[in-house]
Amino acid sequence: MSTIAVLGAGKIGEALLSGLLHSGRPASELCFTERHPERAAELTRRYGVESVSVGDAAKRADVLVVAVKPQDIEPLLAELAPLIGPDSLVVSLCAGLPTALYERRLPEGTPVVRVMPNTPMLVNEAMSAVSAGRYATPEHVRTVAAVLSSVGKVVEVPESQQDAVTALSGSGPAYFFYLVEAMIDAGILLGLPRAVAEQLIVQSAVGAAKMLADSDEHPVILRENVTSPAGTTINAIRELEKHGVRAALLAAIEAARDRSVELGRAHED
Ligand SMILES: NC(=O)C1=CN([C@@H]2O[C@H](COP(=O)(O)OP(=O)(O)OC[C@H]3O[C@@H](n4cnc5c(N)ncnc54)[C@H](OP(=O)(O)O)[C@@H]3O)[C@@H](O)[C@H]2O)C=CC1
Ligand SMILES: O=C(O)[C@@H]1CCC=N1
Repeated sequence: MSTIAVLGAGKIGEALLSGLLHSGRPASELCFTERHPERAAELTRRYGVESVSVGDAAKRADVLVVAVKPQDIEPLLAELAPLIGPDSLVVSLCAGLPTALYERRLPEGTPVVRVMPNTPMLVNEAMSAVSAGRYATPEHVRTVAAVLSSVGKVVEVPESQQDAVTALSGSGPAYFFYLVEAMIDAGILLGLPRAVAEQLIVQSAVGAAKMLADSDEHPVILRENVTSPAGTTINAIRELEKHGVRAALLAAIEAARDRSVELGRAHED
């Protein structure tokens, strides 16, 4: 079993640690680095995983998972470059950052796999997309996919699609949370107690997600099955169309894709 080091245990780094532990990986096969000692101590207390220096992470781990904000990548790669061993596999979770950036900054030939995961890793329901860098072999990709499949589903995509993936499934959970939040507000508007509105919407979301995952029906059919002739749902759909919700989603996801491209461009030499 490989040892995995998470470099930058913030939101997604913690989700990965938590998901891997939850899937049965022992804490002794994990470690992480963090900038803030209080945050590091809190994570060790919560998960029993050791906080280490970047140097120790590079020595101890076969898989180095970079999970810092794209804006923080340069100092981390500068620190990592002289420490990295010939057998290290680098995995980037960072939005927008191309594998070529890592390949330029790290020793020649370092294998890099770019991944776009999402936070449902916390409940072993992540959607992760993986792409091989120039020096990553199919075996490297299989290693990374095996780790990620213990915390959710994995798909391999060409790296050219990663900005779109980032906008769709990387950020995707936020759109669903936003929708749920707005629907709970609607319940409040209609006079329901908040706790009741929350329960109604969260369980409806869980049920709808399960139907989407388990049935062979297209989402359009699932929606049509709810929409009775001259009933309530069609009145709501008319308002959604009138307010351009579909167009808003297309524009929103396009804007997220554009930001991912921009984050990568910020590191062009
Ligand atoms: N959140 C998400 O849903 C997803 C995030 N990602 C990607 O994951 C990366 C992290 O995102 P997210 O977890 O949201 O961000 P966070 O800011 O929550 O996590 C990054 C963590 O890394 C720390 N850090 C920064 N530099 C270093 C360093 N040199 N050594 C050790 N720790 C360091 C940060 O400290 P400090 O607090 O001081 O900044 C922070 O705690 C991003 O690149 C993002 O694009 C990908 C998919 C989903
Ligand atoms: O918002 C972000 O930039 C990160 C990447 C995908 C999800 N969260």
